[in-house]
Amino acid sequence: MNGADLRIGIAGITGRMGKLLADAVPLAGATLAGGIGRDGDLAALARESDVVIDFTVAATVSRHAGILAGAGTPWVLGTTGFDPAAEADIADAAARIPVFQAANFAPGVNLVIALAERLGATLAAETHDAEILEMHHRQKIDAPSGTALAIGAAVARGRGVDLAAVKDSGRDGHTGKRETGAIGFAALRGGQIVGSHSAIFTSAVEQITLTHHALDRRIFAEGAVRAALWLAGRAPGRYGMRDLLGL
Ligand SMILES: NC(=O)C1=CN([C@@H]2O[C@H](COP(=O)(O)OP(=O)(O)OC[C@H]3O[C@@H](n4cnc5c(N)ncnc54)[C@H](OP(=O)(O)O)[C@@H]3O)[C@@H](O)[C@H]2O)C=CC1
Ligand SMILES: O=C(O)C1=N[C@H](C(=O)O)C[C@H](O)C1
Repeated sequence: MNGADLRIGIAGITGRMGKLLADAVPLAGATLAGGIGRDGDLAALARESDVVIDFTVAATVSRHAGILAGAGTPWVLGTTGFDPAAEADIADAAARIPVFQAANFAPGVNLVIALAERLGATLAAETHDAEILEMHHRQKIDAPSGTALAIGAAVARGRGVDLAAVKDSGRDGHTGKRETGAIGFAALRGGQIVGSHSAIFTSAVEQITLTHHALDRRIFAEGAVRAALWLAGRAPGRYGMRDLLGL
């Protein structure tokens, strides 16, 4: 199917991302099938859409997984902050429909994620402490950001460990000394910062920092629409920016 024939529905169309997605769909040559805010009917939107792009809130993810899998409508999921139970529901949906999930649709930050995995694999956890720093606008409701967690997961993958086993988030008070092998997170909030992420590796003798600053949310909207065009017509399964970008 070419872009002009593809009908894209937007869950979260009244939000910061949803409004930009509504602009980005026709700019990419696709058709805006419609959109819903919190009171909208996702099942009805799914029936009118070849792909649904979803940027809402974490609490919707399990419900949306069931509705879109039931409707057989491919799902591009940009929402962050969901828990392991929702993660399992996304995996169940991916057995029935194609699901493209990304914490961040900016191509550049996905290169940072890929490099973070490589640094994690190359720099020993015993010598190089890994810390992830993120800063976002004052309206953001989840922390650490989905992207920060994706960077941390990449470092952990490179080190051959589970992030959950080594994650050190929200230090405050008498924390004790840093654990060797821990992956630390710090989240800053303020103003209208679109999204900044750094992965910082520090040893006794050197420091390596990978940084990405998103300067305009359109980078996420354009990436999500590109993902929708890429996803349409694929087999059920779980896809992400690594597949789209060939990383
Ligand atoms: N993957 C990526 O590249 C990016 C991901 N994000 C993520 O996308 C999500 C949305 O971000 P943003 O647009 O800034 O958020 P906003 O708060 O601006 O928008 C949230 C949207 O979700 C809707 N919504 C709120 N509650 C519910 C509900 N209970 N059920 C259904 N819909 C609901 C809102 O509808 P209403 O107006 O009716 O309340 C609104 O349309 C966040 O999780 C954010 O972290 C953001 C940027 C990039
Ligand atoms: O809420 C946001 O704004 C953003 N959320 C995503 C995240 O949690 O990583 C992506 C981006 O940083 C903007």
